[in-house]
Amino acid sequence: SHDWNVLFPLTSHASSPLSIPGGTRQSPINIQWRDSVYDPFLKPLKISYDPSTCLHIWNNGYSFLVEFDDSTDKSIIMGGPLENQYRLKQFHFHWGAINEWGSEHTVDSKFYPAELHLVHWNAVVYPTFEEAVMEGNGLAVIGVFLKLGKHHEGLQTLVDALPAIKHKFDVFDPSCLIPSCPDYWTYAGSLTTPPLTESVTWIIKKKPIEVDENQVSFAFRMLLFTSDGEEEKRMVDNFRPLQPLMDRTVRSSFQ
Ligand SMILES: NS(=O)(=O)c1ccc(C(=O)NCc2cc(F)ccc2F)cc1
Ligand SMILES: [Zn+2]
Repeated sequence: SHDWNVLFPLTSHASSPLSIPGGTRQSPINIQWRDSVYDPFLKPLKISYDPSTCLHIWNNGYSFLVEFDDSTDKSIIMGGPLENQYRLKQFHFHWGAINEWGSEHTVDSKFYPAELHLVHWNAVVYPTFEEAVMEGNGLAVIGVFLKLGKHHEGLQTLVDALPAIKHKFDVFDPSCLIPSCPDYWTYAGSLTTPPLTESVTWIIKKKPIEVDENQVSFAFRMLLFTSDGEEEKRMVDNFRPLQPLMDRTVRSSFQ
């Protein structure tokens, strides 16, 4: 596993520096609902994923992620605050050791137990993901909060695959993890793990999805930061501390 704590000893949570020198658009942030500005020109987000582009699920040492075949425009998002269409590359989660915290973004300083990130890149303008990661309009990440409630069927498919972790999927449609309510906040931000590049248009859904206690606690908290043979370290609290808003406005697609 990547031991960023060696490189960034200051971090208390996910292995990434508390702040990045010269950073003006770092993520995550607290979304103060009453300070967000309704933008009537924001379009609805259009999401079209092809479940057959799903490749595999794996533990990359800071989360578990489900990767997609991003060699074509089969799974894309467009509209919303975006100028181009963006290709789905992977999704992953951030969570806490207990249900009191775990999300990266907060709403009115409230943490959710977990947060889903669906990572997309601007393949219209940039030839590779690696190049898009370095550009201000290179990435678009949809953030979805998870709150405790009823069982989530779609998530269970993932949870069932976790023990095997090096798991080949045949099909998985991640739109089942995105709430149908179209409302979202959007702001210019960054990756929340190294290299923390300021290349992300964040689209944070207003409505959380509901998952049950077991799905969050069992599933996410049985994963390990460590690899085979190393002294076990449970993979928990893999979220970065909140970053200063600085000279940014969070826009909302709803009134
Ligand atoms: N939590 S988040 O949604 O903000 C986030 C999304 C993607 C990545 C990522 O792809 N990292 C690996 C990576 C980074 C690069 F800069 C270049 C390649 C690469 F694979 C990191 C954080
Ligand atoms: Zn993330």
